[in-house]
Amino acid sequence: MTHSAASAPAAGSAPATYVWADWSLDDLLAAKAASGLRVSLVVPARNEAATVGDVVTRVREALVETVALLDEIVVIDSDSTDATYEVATDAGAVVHRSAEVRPELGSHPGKGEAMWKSLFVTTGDVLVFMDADLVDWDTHFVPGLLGPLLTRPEVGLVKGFYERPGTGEGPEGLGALDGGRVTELVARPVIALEHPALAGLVQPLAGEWAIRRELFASLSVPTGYAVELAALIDTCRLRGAGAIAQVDLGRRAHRHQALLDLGAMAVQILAAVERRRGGVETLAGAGSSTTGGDAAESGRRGEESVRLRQYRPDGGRISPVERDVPIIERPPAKDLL
Ligand SMILES: O=c1ccn([C@@H]2O[C@H](COP(=O)(O)OP(=O)(O)O[C@H]3O[C@H](CO)[C@@H](O)[C@H](O)[C@H]3O)[C@@H](O)[C@H]2O)c(=O)[nH]1
Ligand SMILES: O=C(O)[C@H](O)COP(=O)(O)O
Repeated sequence: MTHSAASAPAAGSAPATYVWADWSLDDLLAAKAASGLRVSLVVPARNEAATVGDVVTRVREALVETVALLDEIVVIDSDSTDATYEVATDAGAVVHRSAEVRPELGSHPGKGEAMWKSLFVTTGDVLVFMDADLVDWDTHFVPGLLGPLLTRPEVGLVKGFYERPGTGEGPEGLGALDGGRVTELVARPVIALEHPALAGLVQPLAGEWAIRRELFASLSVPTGYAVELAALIDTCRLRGAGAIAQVDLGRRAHRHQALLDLGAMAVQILAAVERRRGGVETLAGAGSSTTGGDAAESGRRGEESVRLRQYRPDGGRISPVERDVPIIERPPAKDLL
């Protein structure tokens, strides 16, 4: 994989933008040795038996066995009902079931929960996150994301971005750099309205990103799909946009969710944005209970779920389908480590 998705945005625009090939593996190995930092790859995975083995195997061969850029590969099995645990273990990852990590803290469904739980079972000073459902990707994603973190101390969080093959071919003339449906219809509009400092991010919802442990452990973490946007908003507020960098990783393709499931993702993202109105301090106690829940006691901001009603045709009638979308946030892990 040698091409890059795009040339960098205009000079002076934040965040700082790089291309994965800006650093050679030798550069990064030297920077890692000089810094003494340990690096963990964390792969949250729910029912990804079809793809998680390939993700773990290729990264292990390239970045643990061929060179020692990664100190560990940890898969957090997020309540899978398929063979994700066994496949990831056979591929050479250290695998933890999310619900079994610090069980006294309780367990919630969701990707953000798996990532928050990873803080209790990993040793890296830097955590690199990668989705388990990738089908068009390459191992250079990991060194690409590490480049800014290993070479620029002021950078705390690095987002990946990429071309998405097979998208962006509509009459609107969009390019392959359009995001997914939630990115374009929820995340970017919210960023434009409320968080314009993040508008320079090409793929704000990318699942491939990296963060310093101490920063991630200081953040409130939504248990579901809002983990990415929440981390960006909170990092920007706590440390400024200069603490965020992005790296062009080339191409990426993944499995797509059904539109109605993406509606639930959108609810989670909008709930996390709402909680951040007024500042990070509004997060204190926001739905962060570990079991059960007492929405009445904590009011709107303490709600643990939102009832989402969608509609399906049903034999000539319209059938409403309701789901309760969890909007829980975990408190900063630093207080629990
Ligand atoms: O309850 C869950 C759901 C998902 N995952 C894993 O999280 C990753 C991404 O999940 P996916 O359902 O494929 O997300 P997308 O629909 O692709 O959503 C995109 O947008 C989300 C919102 O920002 C990001 O969290 C995702 O990483 C990003 O790929 C995969 O490895 C999943 O197995 C979990 O671990 N637990
Ligand atoms: O990033 C997104 O917006 C969601 O993951 C949806 O992506 P998709 O529209 O490519 O499935």
